[in-house]
Amino acid sequence: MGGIKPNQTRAGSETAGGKHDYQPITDFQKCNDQFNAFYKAQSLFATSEEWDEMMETMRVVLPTSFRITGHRQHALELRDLLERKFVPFILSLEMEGETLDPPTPIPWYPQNLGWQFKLPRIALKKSDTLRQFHSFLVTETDIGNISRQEVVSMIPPLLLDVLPGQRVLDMCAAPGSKTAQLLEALHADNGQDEFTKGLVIANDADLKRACMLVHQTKRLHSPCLLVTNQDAEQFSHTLYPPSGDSKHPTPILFDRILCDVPCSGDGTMRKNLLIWRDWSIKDSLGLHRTQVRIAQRAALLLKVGGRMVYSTCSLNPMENEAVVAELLNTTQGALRLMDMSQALPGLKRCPGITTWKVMARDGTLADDYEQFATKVPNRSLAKYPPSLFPPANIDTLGMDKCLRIYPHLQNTGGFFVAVFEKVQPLTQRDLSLEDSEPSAGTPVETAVSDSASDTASPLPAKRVKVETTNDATGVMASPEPASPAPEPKGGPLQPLEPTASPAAVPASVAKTKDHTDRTPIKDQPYTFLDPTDPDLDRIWEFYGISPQVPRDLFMTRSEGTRQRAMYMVSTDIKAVMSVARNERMRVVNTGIKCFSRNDIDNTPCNYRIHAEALPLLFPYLGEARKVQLPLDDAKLLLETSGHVNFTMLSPGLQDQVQPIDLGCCIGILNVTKDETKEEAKDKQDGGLGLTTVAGTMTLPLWRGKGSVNILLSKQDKGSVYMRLFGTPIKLAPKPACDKRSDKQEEPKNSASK
Ligand SMILES: C[S@@+](CC[C@H](N)C(=O)[O-])C[C@H]1O[C@@H](n2cnc3c(N)ncnc32)[C@H](O)[C@@H]1O
Repeated sequence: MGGIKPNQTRAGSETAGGKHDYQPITDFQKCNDQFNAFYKAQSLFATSEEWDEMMETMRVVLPTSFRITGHRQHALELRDLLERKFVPFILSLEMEGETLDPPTPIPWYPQNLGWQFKLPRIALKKSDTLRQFHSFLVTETDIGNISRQEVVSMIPPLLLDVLPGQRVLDMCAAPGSKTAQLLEALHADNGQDEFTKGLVIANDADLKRACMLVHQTKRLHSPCLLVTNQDAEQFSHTLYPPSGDSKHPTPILFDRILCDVPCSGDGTMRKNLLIWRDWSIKDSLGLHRTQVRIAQRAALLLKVGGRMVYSTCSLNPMENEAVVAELLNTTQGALRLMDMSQALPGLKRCPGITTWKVMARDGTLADDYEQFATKVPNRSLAKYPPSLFPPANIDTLGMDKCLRIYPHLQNTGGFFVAVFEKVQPLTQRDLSLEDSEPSAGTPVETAVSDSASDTASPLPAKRVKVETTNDATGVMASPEPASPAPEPKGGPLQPLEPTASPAAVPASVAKTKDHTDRTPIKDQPYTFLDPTDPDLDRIWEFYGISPQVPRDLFMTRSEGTRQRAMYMVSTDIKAVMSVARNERMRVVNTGIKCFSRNDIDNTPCNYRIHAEALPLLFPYLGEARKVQLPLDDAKLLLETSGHVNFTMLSPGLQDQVQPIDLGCCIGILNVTKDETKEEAKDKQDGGLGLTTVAGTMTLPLWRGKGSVNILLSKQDKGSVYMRLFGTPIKLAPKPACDKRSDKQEEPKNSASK
């Protein structure tokens, strides 16, 4: 069977036998007639030369770009490594008589943490040192310290401008590269208030993709992340904090919301070559309504004074300006587009457009709905909502404030971004919202005709409940008597669809389809531990943990205590998680894995501490379980795939570990500039001499009966090793001591995964 090899992209067609007759995509196939016809009709550029320039750029392979992730010192260390070691080195290289382009920082990305480079793959394999650079990128990417991310996809989170302590919702978050940026911004004050303030809810309707997100964001070690699996169109607008008036609870609204909606993705054609073959106008037509509903839902969930970003990796105005215009018109003044012209200096962008043509599935083009209605058969007209077209008031909506990023402007993919501020509550004048939770306010019933709102809607005329949001915070409050809605400039008011959770929708009310992937979540649900739990007592005593660490923020997913692992969340996450009313939220993952229990009896505390928890907990740990770890010992422990006998350790480390009780301890590795000996030696061995992570690194260790073991996964060991010594790890064979009874008394490294 001839399978498709990784990295080999193929275009194909369905054959009679049902198998794909794959053709390799070659450069001259990078065209699509309908794409050309549609976009040429939009007259996006003043000259045909500029159109040609864009198309030429789209046919060229995208430069590689990445972001150094993490909100801690570590990200800056990696950046320094790039700037001080790799860049000058690559600059000094020649290949076939030509100098190489080194990686360059993206000019508008803060702190030089965004990078791109055009080194050909072959170059990366040609020289030993470039191989090291490649290996550095691969290792750090594997463990999540570097995130491969398209340059343009880095823009929306930057424009969202998340501040420490805020409540943030990422409505369509997977695979999570933007969520990672949001978390980094949330922790930009370097960890202060981590126990208390702020949350990022990262949601995706697709469970598998939500799980990918968990992996992607794991390295950020944030107790403030909650990953959920819901249809964003119906995302709970009634999440409650635990305290307050239980009859009239105040739901949580968000300071920042990102709507990076599902889209046709034609801005990513330089990377996803199959889009050249598969692009069809019907994708954009089909997505428009979902995009509008997700954006409307976000508007509802946003605080007054809050900010939301709508973005797509598509250039299609039906997915961009049409959605923005519909959102502004249906929320009638509650949202305004923000001017971002001064943000991200150096980023080249074009303004949003105010005229565009809509293309029907058969290729018919029209400027407006009336013209369209004369060209398209009546029976199929219902498939095209009027909101696809520029509304009559388009010139008053400030569409020039939207950002269109075309590929040729700075050699990137294509992207669209619009930034909104919520300036007024959404009132019953401008929003018809069904609320399924009567206690969130006393709903007023009003008749809404679907035919007025959405010609394509399959829903019958329905009665929906209307809620007012009439205080300055945008919080749902008791309704005022309804005032007649003024006719918006753009045409009749387009009410929002009913969007309550299926479980709570009254049978009489028709609802939109819920797109949540309902595959059961395999893991047990999280439950909070009782702060007086004896296991917590034992852990606190053993590690000398400061009383400043709140014990009520720990959760477990296991039923008994045997395999117990303990996860820690921020108080804001706890607030959302611990309210019974919020249980319908499908929680995929949250919290930092801090402690897990081993089956080892001869220790006062059989809970080990996890590497991912150390950045958060280390400052609060007592001295009793801390040992200074010399660099040579760290090297030996990293290179050994098992336990290292006491006798093989330096006398200094032996003196520290022998007197302490059996169990987990924390190795403190202080790397100073004096380690230059190691650098010099490394250079002799053909390495770059990268022993430059001056500062402190903390590593979890296990003090066994007669040996010490480092509690890191193989992958993590590789990364630490690379950062310390600049070369891939050379694993030594298991030492003889590994066969001894220590095996039974020490946890396996794999447990740290
Ligand atoms: C453009 S991608 C998001 C990319 C992501 N923001 C990032 O930066 O990694 C769109 C995502 O929306 C999800 N999605 C599609 N329909 C959805 C819906 N109705 N509700 C929530 N998520 C949805 C898809 O599963 C997909 O992961």
